[in-house]
Amino acid sequence: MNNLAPTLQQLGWKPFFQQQVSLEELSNLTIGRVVEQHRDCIVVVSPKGQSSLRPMPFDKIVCVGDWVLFDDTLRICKRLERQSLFERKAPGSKVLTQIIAANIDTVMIVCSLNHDFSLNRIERYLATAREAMVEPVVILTKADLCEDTDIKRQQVQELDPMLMVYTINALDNHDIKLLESYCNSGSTLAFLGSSGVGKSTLVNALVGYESQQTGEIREEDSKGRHTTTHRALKVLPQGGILMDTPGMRELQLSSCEQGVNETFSEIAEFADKCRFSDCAHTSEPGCAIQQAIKGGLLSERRLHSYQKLMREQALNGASLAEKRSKDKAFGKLINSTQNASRQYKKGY
Ligand SMILES: Nc1nc2c(ncn2[C@@H]2O[C@H](COP(=O)(O)OP(=O)(O)OP(=O)(O)O)[C@@H](O)[C@H]2O)c(=O)[nH]1
Ligand SMILES: [Zn+2]
Repeated sequence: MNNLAPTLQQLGWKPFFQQQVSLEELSNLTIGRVVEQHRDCIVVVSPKGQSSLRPMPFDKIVCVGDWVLFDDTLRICKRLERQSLFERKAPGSKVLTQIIAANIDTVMIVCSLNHDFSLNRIERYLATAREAMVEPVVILTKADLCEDTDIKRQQVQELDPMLMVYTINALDNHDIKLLESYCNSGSTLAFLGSSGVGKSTLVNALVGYESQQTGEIREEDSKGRHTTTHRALKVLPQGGILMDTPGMRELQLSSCEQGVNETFSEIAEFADKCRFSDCAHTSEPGCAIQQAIKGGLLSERRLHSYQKLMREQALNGASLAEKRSKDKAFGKLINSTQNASRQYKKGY
């Protein structure tokens, strides 16, 4: 790839985005993808190279991975609707969410097969991925240090028969090749997983030393030399795009009932068959969930994991809503955002 002028396809452009752009916009504006976000500028890469754009008013906030249209004065005119979005609770706040990364196609949920192995944690990540509308793939690392790799792999597969699950030694290049099909040109991927499970090892293996010198988007400095800078968005040698934003690593569940329900879809199906519609699935007569547990169709661990995640997300969601309705400052923020938006539309 020519790093100075990648094509839109190489940057991950898809029909979903194309549909949102009019012919007029296509001829007057430039399409770019956000690769970095700072307080005073937003860095995008487009087929014209790299540009620093002015930040936008509140209501059109952008994050890494977003697609934007900008004009010759480096003003963002439009942010395209996202295909997927990862959010998290803002640090130090129980109630505000922060947008982390947009338009990721595949998220690699990394968990090691040693003491870190936890089905509950994998379920939590699966729910987060589904809420973000991103396809999850599970990578179980440190297979070389594990005696019962196949049993653990099977346990993960049982969470979802359609899930792709890989057991690998992240230090073995042969194993890394298993993941290459996710790194094709135009696809955007990201890693999720707790500390020490092997995410950096995987990233380094996929990016490769050689390509770290050449694969990142380069820019020309004032002396005409190419300089390589760290980007949240890295281009892999196979053409894929790796979204390596630090915030991804501390993702937490916030208001993601849908993601949890999708991850535990069989529980909702059993619950539909309970005699009482408000069944708490404990000791009610005619409880289909308790029956499924007795019949070996559902594990108690899974029911408890589901209930725990539902409680957690309900708590986050409720406190968010409560906070918003009570907080006068939030009302003021909305007013000032609307004012800013009106001014923006007037062209100030
Ligand atoms: N034996 C073995 N060691 C591994 C494997 N994957 C990673 N490691 C080692 O585990 C340690 C932690 O790996 P990292 O890649 O730094 O883990 P990380 O997920 O990036 O951790 P953070 O940077 O804290 O988020 C390193 O010493 C790796 O060499 C594996 O599959 N097998
Ligand atoms: Zn029930």
